[in-house]
Amino acid sequence: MPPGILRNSLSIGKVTLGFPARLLIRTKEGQRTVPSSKLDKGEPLTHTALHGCFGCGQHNRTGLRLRFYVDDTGQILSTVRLAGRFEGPPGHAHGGIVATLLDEAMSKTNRAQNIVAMTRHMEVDYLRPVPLRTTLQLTARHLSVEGRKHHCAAELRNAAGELLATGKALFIAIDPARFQASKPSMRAMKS
Ligand SMILES: CCCCCCCC/C=C\CCCCCCCC(=O)SCCNC(=O)CCNC(=O)[C@H](O)C(C)(C)COP(=O)(O)OP(=O)(O)OC[C@H]1O[C@@H](n2cnc3c(N)ncnc32)[C@H](O)[C@@H]1OP(=O)(O)O
Repeated sequence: MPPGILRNSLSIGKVTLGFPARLLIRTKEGQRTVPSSKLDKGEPLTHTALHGCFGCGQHNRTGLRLRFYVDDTGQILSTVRLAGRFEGPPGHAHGGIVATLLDEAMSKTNRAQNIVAMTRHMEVDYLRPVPLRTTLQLTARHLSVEGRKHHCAAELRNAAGELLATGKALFIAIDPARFQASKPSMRAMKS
């Protein structure tokens, strides 16, 4: 870790997740550190096949349109501000949306390694209600791999660094070509 990167961290088992005060980010010019508040100045992880994704698809106008970044340790980071339409309890996020945030961040730990994998099993601990319309910090880390099985963990915190929700998941690596071939045709989807 380069000097000057501070971690606001918590341990889950053997793994430490945290949102650093400064981040090493990828830019078009190379790599540099920026304050976490300037995360959007970096080059987000892209996935050209997932423009329509509810979580990260930048073309999905009703989705979350999350942008993810990778720090120097391979940790996935994102800042999120949830709109009012994602409400569950008054003023707070719906639990399904919280699960989506954690799932999406964990999936990007695979993406960062060019692994195409789907969520097979996931668990969520909802520790505190998640407020809408305020900046949240989302982090995820790849924990281990065994054959096609990838284990990942994620955390959601408020801007003060307080832990609101955690997730763990099992992803199974798939063959993207076979997945594409098995997609229902547009004709079938319209009928
Ligand atoms: C670079 C180019 C890119 C192009 C990309 C184009 C295509 C992109 C496609 C996809 C991108 C994904 C982007 C992520 C999006 C965010 C995450 C989501 O929202 S994903 C959506 C929600 N998830 C699903 O809809 C999955 C539905 N489930 C399935 O399709 C299957 O179940 C699948 C593929 C996940 C696995 O099925 P099996 O038949 O291949 O595998 P089996 O044999 O059942 O399990 C594999 C291993 O896992 C163990 N396993 C299964 N469940 C377990 C559990 N609960 N605990 C422990 N082990 C378990 C099994 O025992 C087996 O182990 P042993 O290999 O024999 O050692």
